[in-house]
Amino acid sequence: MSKKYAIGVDYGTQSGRAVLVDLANGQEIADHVTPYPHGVIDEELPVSGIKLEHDWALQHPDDYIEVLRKSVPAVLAASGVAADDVIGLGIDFTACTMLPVDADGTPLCLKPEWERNPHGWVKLWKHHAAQDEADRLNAIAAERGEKFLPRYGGKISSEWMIAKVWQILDEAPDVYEAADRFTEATDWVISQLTGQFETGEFVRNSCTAGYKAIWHKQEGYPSKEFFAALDPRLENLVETKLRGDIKPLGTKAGELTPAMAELTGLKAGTAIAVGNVDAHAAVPAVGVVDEGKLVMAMGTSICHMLLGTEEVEVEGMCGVVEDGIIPGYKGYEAGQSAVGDIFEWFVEEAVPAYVKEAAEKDGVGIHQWLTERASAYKPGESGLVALDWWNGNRSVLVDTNLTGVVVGYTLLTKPEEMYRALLEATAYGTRTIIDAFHNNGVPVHEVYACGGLPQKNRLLMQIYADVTNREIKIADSKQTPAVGAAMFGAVAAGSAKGGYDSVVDAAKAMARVREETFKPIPDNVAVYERLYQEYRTLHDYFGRGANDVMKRLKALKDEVSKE
Ligand SMILES: Nc1ncnc2c1ncn2[C@@H]1O[C@H](COP(=O)(O)OP(=O)(O)O)[C@@H](O)[C@H]1O
Ligand SMILES: O=C(CO)[C@@H](O)[C@@H](O)COP(=O)(O)O
Repeated sequence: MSKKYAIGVDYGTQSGRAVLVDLANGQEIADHVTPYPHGVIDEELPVSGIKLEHDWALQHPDDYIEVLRKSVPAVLAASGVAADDVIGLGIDFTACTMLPVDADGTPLCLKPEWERNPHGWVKLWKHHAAQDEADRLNAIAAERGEKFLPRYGGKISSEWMIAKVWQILDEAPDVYEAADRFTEATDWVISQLTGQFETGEFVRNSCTAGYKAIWHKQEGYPSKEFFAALDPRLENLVETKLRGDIKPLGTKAGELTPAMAELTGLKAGTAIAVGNVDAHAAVPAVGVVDEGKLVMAMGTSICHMLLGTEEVEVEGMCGVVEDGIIPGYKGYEAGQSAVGDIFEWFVEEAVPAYVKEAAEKDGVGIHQWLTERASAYKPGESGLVALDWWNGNRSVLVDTNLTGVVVGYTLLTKPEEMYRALLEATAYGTRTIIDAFHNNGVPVHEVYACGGLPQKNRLLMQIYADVTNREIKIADSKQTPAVGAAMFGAVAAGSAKGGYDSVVDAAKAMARVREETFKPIPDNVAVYERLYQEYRTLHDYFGRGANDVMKRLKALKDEVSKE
């Protein structure tokens, strides 16, 4: 048999990237990035220019097809690999990134009658305008003693499917009515690749159904009574607009259609895996297929992934889902809604002109310029401590209405000290999550990191090792989720076609981490322990109701800006 390959397509927040992977050893033969032509739509709608309110974040569904149109042919061409030898394709996506579609699978925003309605568009994972619905959902679920709530750390996030669907119903009942289904973007792209709307079979993946739409392998979705208690119009949501065949990760969703073969340059009939989520796909790609090993997918945000054998309750976790990451295990997820995004905010909005000029003169990026100078400081030397809530708090407080804080500024504070304080704040956020798991029966013995940040910033990784007092292993790939997605593509194809029969087999052959690791430095660990205690005091004071100043300010801002 000739050498066999699979393609993984990773749909991030700003762009999508395809990677062509050698199935014998996981080597990435070629990769290609397609920036989304419309990026993140958070100010006004395309074409109509209709303004969006605060906390909205939308996307254009054709941007996802554009990635297939450009990046898949590009990796085929760059590698010189024949389409015949690409036996499978898998994708991973941000989540919950969801959209309303009609009975033909056409996104409502692509139809002239809905293109001017913001609710017709794709709601990106970081669309935070459904907090009201999330708060009501959590109150009703708690009051009814819903069994599902502990599985989600006690709170359902406004980032997830049901809150987003309910926001559509509340604010645009006509869009709700017109939607034949609400789908995760990952499932929608797979439906387009495999022609599901032509055959009438619509496949949802167990990962997003479980983590984002409150589905449970044994118990299914929440009851009709629960949905009716939210709003009588939602009573039949599950059988109507959430209907679809839920398939576990590692299964085949279908085969590439002739039309999609033409668009991508791949062969019609190529095996296509069920959709997956970015962070979840990354886990087997770093070789993690059993318990005790926490994987951090570090980029715009961080997702923390962990496997266990029992279903236990951990405050603020995003969820525990059977087969949600690796078949046979309970997959735990937690996260921070902004990490790289906070550093980007600082670089774009808060550095003085002299920093930009100096970085330009030195021929380096602003991140690098600040990092080089921040590296010269010892832990504690800046006198600063920050709360990492620039985009709310996902775990463990599950509250998108929390905002950022920096304590300790003086007239002598330098931009590089502020930057370092922000790097450290995100590490304290991660430590809070690790402690929540470790101290509640889901042990964390090893930590792995993948995503863009470990490649970009060594200081950041050393700080994470020091703050968590754990050695950190780094993925030997810039595109770990895409490699994971390719593994699932190889499993969809199966060993008879040159792929694998399980993701565990695929990980044994294909996963890679670097030799070099980041080890905690004892002197730093000791100082960070003291700083972390300060962080926890501020965290609990601002985050657990002692002082709701952040919420009052946000409410005032909304009130004043509506006048
Ligand atoms: N040198 C750097 N140090 C820290 N953060 C950086 C650096 N360069 C870029 N970033 C941040 O990395 C983030 C992008 O991470 P990446 O993993 O590439 O993207 P995504 O999360 O979309 O997959 C951006 O938020 C950006 O601010
Ligand atoms: O929430 C999830 C996964 O559950 C992510 O898709 C979301 O945080 C976005 O991840 P990125 O920061 O774009 O890698």
